[in-house]
Amino acid sequence: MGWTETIPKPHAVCIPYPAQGHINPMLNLTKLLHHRGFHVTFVNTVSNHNCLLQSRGPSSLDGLPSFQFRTIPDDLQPRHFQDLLERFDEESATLGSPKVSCVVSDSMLSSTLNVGKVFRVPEVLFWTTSACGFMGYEQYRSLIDKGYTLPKDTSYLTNEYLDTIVKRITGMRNIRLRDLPSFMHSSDLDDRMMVVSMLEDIERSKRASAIVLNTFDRLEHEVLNALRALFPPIYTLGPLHLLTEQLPNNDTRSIGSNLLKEDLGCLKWLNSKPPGSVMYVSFGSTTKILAKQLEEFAWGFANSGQTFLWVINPDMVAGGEAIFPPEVLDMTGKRIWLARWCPQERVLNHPAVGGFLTHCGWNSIIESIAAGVPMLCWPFFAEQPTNCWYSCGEWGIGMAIDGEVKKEEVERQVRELMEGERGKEMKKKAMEWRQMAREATRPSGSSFLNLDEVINKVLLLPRGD
Ligand SMILES: O=c1ccn([C@@H]2O[C@H](COP(=O)(O)OP(=O)(O)O[C@H]3O[C@H](CO)[C@@H](O)[C@H](O)[C@H]3O)[C@@H](O)[C@H]2O)c(=O)[nH]1
Repeated sequence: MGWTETIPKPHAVCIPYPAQGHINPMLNLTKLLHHRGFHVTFVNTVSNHNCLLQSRGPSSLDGLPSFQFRTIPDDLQPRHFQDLLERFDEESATLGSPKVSCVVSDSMLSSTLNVGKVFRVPEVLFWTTSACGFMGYEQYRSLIDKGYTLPKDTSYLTNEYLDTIVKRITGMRNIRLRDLPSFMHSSDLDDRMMVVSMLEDIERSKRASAIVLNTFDRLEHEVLNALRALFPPIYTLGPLHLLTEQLPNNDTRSIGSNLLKEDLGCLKWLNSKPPGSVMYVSFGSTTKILAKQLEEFAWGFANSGQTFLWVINPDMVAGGEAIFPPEVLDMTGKRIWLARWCPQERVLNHPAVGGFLTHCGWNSIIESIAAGVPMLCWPFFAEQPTNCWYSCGEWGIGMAIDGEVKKEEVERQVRELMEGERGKEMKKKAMEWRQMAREATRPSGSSFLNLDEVINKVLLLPRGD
């Protein structure tokens, strides 16, 4: 046996926050590490593990010899994660499997940093937001210091207050309070808890060995430069799915992360539509809309005369099941396809898709950029308003639906995006960004090189025992 064969593989344990928008990019990063020679463990909560088995089949999480799935209980107590890492050390002694050598953890599970410290391994935090969203959260401390205290009740949340321009944030000239991550301007108790939790995550992030983001340098360079002055090394690796797409057609390709079963019929339906003629509509995995909003969107779509692929999952309507107005179905006939869940990246890259109505979750935006699809933006919460502000302003690829959803406005804006002059300009811009996203992920591109760098400079650092 040659000496190289006796050196154990580095072992990366990757733990996403247990929500779809966090699991997807973490799985992509995990596949990339596996391809670069790491033994990898992907950690799901028990519930999500079961959801995946249901949506993707009973053998979907069997993994590969050096790609394993493990679970921790749903309550996410850090001690479960510590127990898991201890078990890896025991297994290393008894079975000869590699000891954990580094951790990649979601920034919303930043308390894992304490566990990484116990095991004396490098730990990278993955902020699954945009860089601008990350910067928005970074501003929370200074906003509080400047007196933007959390409102006691909704009466404080006047338009005048929300339109206040927040000064002196690098890369965010003329940003309004309403465009910053939403938890700060909410009177809801859960949102207040989120503010506290974000303040903690920001502080802890300063202790990480490095931070990775699913974005690329040219898209957010100004904000990235400002963040780089405040945090440990930041590596931009996005769009991550463009990097995984380049992996050889090996066994990891079949490993997927959609918690709901994908409707593949929509792809066949798209095949029957002319290029650029379909608007794709999805509000991500956590958005809850009101029955009234669903109705206004539905009528707006119907009256616009355009064709739609709309993802409506069962629990999307707050306080009840999503019911699509039957009159609209009669009126639109073959012009609309309703899916419970779809393979979004494939949909966005389908030639028939000409526009995307999105809630501005970061994965949706970066996937839309990578596909060159302009957007109608209807941000909902968290850092979605910040993503919307950049998409519509700086990047020139989005149009925002402001205020209450009204069917007349939806109809007008859908037409403008799909057929109007503004839509054409946005499409042109979107195609330019698509090109830059592709350049960033080519072998000489910034994201491709950053992946090498974070591996070599951080993740391969020797364990300290
Ligand atoms: O039918 C669908 C709908 C969505 N997706 C995928 O699901 C993910 C959704 O992610 P995202 O667009 O980011 O939305 P959320 O699920 O709402 O994401 C949460 O996590 C994001 C990353 O931190 C944040 O930007 C958001 O604010 C937060 O709500 C994307 O990868 C989509 O491709 C599908 O595959 N099929």
